[in-house]
Amino acid sequence: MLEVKNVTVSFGGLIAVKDMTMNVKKGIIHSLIGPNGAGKTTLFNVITRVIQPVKGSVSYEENSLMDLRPEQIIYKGISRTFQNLQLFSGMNVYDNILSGYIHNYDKNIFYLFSKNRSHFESEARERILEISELLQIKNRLSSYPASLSYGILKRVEIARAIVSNPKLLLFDEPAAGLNHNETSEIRDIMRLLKNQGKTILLVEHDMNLVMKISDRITVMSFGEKIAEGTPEEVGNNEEVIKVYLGESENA
Ligand SMILES: Nc1ncnc2c1ncn2[C@@H]1O[C@H](COP(=O)(O)OP(=O)(O)OP(=O)(O)O)[C@@H](O)[C@H]1O
Repeated sequence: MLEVKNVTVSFGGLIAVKDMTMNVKKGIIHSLIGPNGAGKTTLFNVITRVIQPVKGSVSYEENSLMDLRPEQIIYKGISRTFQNLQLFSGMNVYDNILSGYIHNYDKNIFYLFSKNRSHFESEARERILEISELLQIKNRLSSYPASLSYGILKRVEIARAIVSNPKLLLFDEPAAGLNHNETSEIRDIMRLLKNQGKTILLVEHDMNLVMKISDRITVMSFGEKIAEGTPEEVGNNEEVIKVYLGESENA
């Protein structure tokens, strides 16, 4: 479904990602893990078109993504969340989620001003209610981000990412900063989305979550892929164990 081929990224003299190849298959949860500085976020940013690689390509359902700008990937059915929440502080939860929905239409801005506008609004409202019910934030729709806990804000961000009904979801550290219960909630949400047929690429540090939820895991270290397989295969891989033990000894 998503194909990353021989991607290399350098920042000045530093090679952050080196000749990375990975394929994400349809309908699964695929995690990308590795110690700090391994190159995960850089690769994620190549996939989401924020960073241009010096070499290599990314394609989705056999169409190249290389000519797209970050805000255009949604038109291909791909959506993302951010490591540091990027919600609009001046908008309530409803409007924040709506900002993800509008993307479905802004290819044709005249639509918003046409007589179909009321149809758009009722369709959007229905979808936002459906999504907020699913994510249990229906009673927060009129709240502003500043009044909400971090765990709820993460769910609002997921709501905004899925309101446009994308097929591929890219989650950048969704559990970062969450407590145990909030992390379990995020895990349940990801399972729910997978059961609805979504494909998820997850960058995450919480190993417990990754091991429990992933169908497949790719491990990076110093910009390169060092292992790939099921959670069990990766968990038993000697090089992976060495890299993670090294990290905890250095911590
Ligand atoms: N904009 C940038 N300019 C220069 N160097 C960068 C930039 N972004 C990342 N790097 C470097 O590239 C390497 C890979 O960083 P990256 O953030 O992709 O790793 P990561 O695996 O996501 O780490 P973490 O788990 O800590 O988020 C690191 O050495 C980092 O310092």
